[in-house]
Parts: sequence; structure tokens; C-alpha cells
Amino acid sequence: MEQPENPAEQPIVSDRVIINGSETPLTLTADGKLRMRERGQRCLTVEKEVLGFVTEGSKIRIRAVVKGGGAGICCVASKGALVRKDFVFQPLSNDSLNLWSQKLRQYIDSLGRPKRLFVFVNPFGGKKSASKIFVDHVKPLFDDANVHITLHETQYQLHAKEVASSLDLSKYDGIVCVSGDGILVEVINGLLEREDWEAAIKMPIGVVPAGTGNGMVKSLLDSVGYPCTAPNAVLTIIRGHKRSLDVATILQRETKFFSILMLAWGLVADIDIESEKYRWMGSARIDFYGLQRILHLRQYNGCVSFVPAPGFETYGEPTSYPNKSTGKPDSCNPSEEESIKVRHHGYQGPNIDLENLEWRTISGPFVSVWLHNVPWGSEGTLAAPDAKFSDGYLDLIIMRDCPQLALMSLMTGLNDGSHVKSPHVTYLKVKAFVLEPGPQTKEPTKEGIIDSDGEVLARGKGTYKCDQKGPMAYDKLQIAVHQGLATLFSPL
Ligand SMILES: Nc1ncnc2c1ncn2[C@@H]1O[C@H](COP(=O)(O)OP(=O)(O)OP(=O)(O)O)[C@@H](O)[C@H]1O
Repeated sequence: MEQPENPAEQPIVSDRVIINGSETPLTLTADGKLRMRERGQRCLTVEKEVLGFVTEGSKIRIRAVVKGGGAGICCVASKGALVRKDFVFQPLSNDSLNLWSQKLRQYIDSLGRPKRLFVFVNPFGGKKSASKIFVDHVKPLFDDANVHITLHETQYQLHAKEVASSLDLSKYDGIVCVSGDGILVEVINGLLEREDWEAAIKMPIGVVPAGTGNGMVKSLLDSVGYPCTAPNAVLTIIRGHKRSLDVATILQRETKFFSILMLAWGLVADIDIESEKYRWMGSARIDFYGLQRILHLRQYNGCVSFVPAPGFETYGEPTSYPNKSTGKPDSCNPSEEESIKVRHHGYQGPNIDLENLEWRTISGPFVSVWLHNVPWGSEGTLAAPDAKFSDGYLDLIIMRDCPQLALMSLMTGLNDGSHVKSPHVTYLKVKAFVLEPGPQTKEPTKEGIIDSDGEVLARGKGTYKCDQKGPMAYDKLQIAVHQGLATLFSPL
């Protein structure tokens, strides 16, 4: 037989086997291609298409996912629905069976895929469909890939954070959240409050979309053109590729919160949080309440300061570090038990000398101030089209003023990211940020809401449900980014 010149195409094992009753050559090459000649040449890319395999007596069953439609399984395109398909072959001898089994195992093991996963399922997230998604998609695919899973259903708010803060991580190769972004944020915060946070935060985390806001998994899958579906998310985790993710530390005096998605103040926060009173409308509540907010547009006094990323140094006016005195007492400080007090054993935020950086400032009034770590805020909101997972910067989207009609068309541009091109929008990247929120311009007795990753951080005076204080006061807060601190399972 002619030997290929390319070392990647060298056979690891090659033998005649029986497929569908006929004897045929089967080869596994060093580049992980499984080539079979059964009614024409066929080829499976192990890395992409093979979930796992089992030996059944004298046969080997390969569990794979291939592009739907049957034909052309060679080199499956990255887009398009994948379907589960088994390929069964029978080696001609016991020695051959053992060799195939050994070489396939070795090849799959060399891919560094996770074998033991801790899986959170939030049965109450989104449309309460996480348990069904787990049974229909998550468990079957992990079983096919021989991944051992430890299931944990969250029973109350902050349960996932509590578990992540004390979990024996040596038993797992990753943590999976079958949920929305809320559980993912809890897990990150739980890992970072551990004494061993430096090792703990390296634990890869996967997300399977099952919430209302699935911005992180949408951002991951969309970055390679995959639709945001549960099977695509599970396949991503099985394949075991990883990427790092920036983590932003939001700090206000004694209180901190670790954010991986966004921070909003003004219009976006008001729509997100105040529209909760229309929850009975389903997802239409955002459009309905958004329109109301635009028709009765609010502007907020205040000021934002930031350390711009290279290339954005001309935005705003120069200023000095605006958060030198963080110890000042505050009359509207939240109660003890509501505060996320600084924990001296956990992660304390990035080690950046903020005082000696070049700060710039923009003064209000503002319609909206929005910071984003990843492109998608939810499955339908491409909030920050240029955001990168681990560039060490947050994308800052500011709107100071905007005519109502322009604002309406701008809001519809949120689903394709075109809003950032509007002349009413300032779009830049920052390394650190200080927000000094003020009251509404037309109603100075009323303040606003600050929202991060779906959590209300602060509710100012006269806001919706302002008797329920958030963990922070409606006052100056600081954000600094730690480049690539967390790790996610990612398609590439
Ligand atoms: N058993 C439970 N009952 C009530 N709330 C829970 C439970 N388990 C988790 N939670 C809370 O549900 C919140 C939302 O979780 P999840 O990430 O699944 O969805 P989401 O898209 O962020 O939010 P939404 O609830 O709007 O779907 C989390 O903040 C979490 O603390």
C-alpha cells in the first residue's frame, strides 16, 4: 500500500473490518480522521464528530454527530444542524479489536476532553425548562461521550455560589451551568471568594442555554457561527476547548461584586429592572416598557471616568483618578447583611495601580451608560459588537442625549449591533471605570438603578422597589478589569 508523505496522514491503525456485512478497509490516521470505504469513501473527524465509542462483544460502536441530511459526512461544516449517528464495525480478530479499542481511546484521551463534570441545573430559570433540557440534550450527549456527571439542582438564590465556594474541585474537570447567565455569575463569584481562588478560577466552566438571559453562551457560540442551542453548547463542552474570560471587579468601599457580562445605568437598567412589573407579558415586556421609557425619556446627572484602551485616548477630558477616598461614610449605605463584605481570604480584585493611570472623564447628563464584557447581552441583543472575551477591556457604550425617534430606531438596532454606529452613541474600550451616578435631571428627588449581570447593585431614591436596597449604595463605584482571569469551555 502506498504510504502518505504527510505525517499527519500516517495511519495509527489500519485494518480490514466488517461494516454492514461487507469486509472493507478502515484507517485511523495521525490527524484524527477515521476513513472507511463502505459504499464509497467516508471519513469522520474524531475531534469534531466523534463523541465516544463502546465495545459491544466483537464490535465497536462509534458514537458521532454528523451534519443532518445523511450525505457527505466527510469534513462536517461548522454550521448547520448536527444529528447523532452511530457507526458500527467489527474487526476480524480479537487482537484487532483490542488494538482498535486501544488506539481510539488513546486518540480521544489526547484531545484533553473533560471526563468528570459537576452540573448545575436551575429548574426555575427562564421558562423553567432547564430540567427538560438536561434530560433531553445534556445527559444523553454526555453519556454518549462517556462523561461522568454529578448533578446539582439549585434550590434557592445564591445556592450555586454557595456550592462553588466549597466544592471539592479536584474531583472535576469542569463545572457546567444548565441555566441562564445568573447561575454562571454565581459560580464565578463563588470560586473567587475561596481561599484557593487562584487555582479555583482556572476550573473551566460551560454553559448550556436554559435561562432568560443567555448572553454568555450566545456570545461563545455566535463567535463561530453556531446557533445558540443546547446541543451545540453541550458539544462545545464535550470537545473541551477552552478560552479565557476577563473578569471585572466592581468595588464600592467595603463591597465588591465580580462581573463577567455587563453593567448598566440609566435607560438600559431602567428597562431591565422596572419592566419586571410587566413580567406577565413574557419577553414582550422589554419592548412594551422600553417604548414607555423612550416616550418619557429620563436623563441622569452624573459623571463617568475611565482609563481608555489604546486607540481611545482622545475620548473625554483628562482628569485625575477620581476614586481616591473610598472610605467616606455614606448615609444610604445598605444594611450589614445585604452587603457583600470584602473577604480578605478571597480574590481582592486586579492588581492595577489605578492612581497612576491616565484617566479621562465625560460629564452628564446621560440617557444611558452601559459597559459590556462580551458581545451579546442576551440572545437578541448584540450590545457591544466589538467586545472580546479576554482583551482586558470593557466596551463602554454611552448615550448622552438622543431625539426620541432616533432612539426608537437605535433600540431596534440592538439586535444587530448597529446602534453603536449612531452619531448619538459614544463607543469605546476601557481598562478601568468610575461611575458617579446622580439624580434625574427633571426630577432631582429621584435617582436611578445600577444593574450588573442581571443583579440590581443599587437602587437610588424614588426608584422602583427602592425599599429593597441592593448590595451597594447609589453612589460612586469603581470597576477594574482582570484580563483572562476565568476559563470557559468554548467552541474554539
Ligand atoms: N430553585 C430556585 N428557585 C428560585 N430561584 C433560583 C433557584 N435556583 C436558582 N435561582 C436563582 O435564579 C436566578 C436566575 O437563574 P438563571 O441563571 O437560570 O436564569 P437567568 O436567565 O439569569 O434569569 P431568569 O430567572 O430571568 O431566567 C439566579 O440568580 C438564581 O439565584
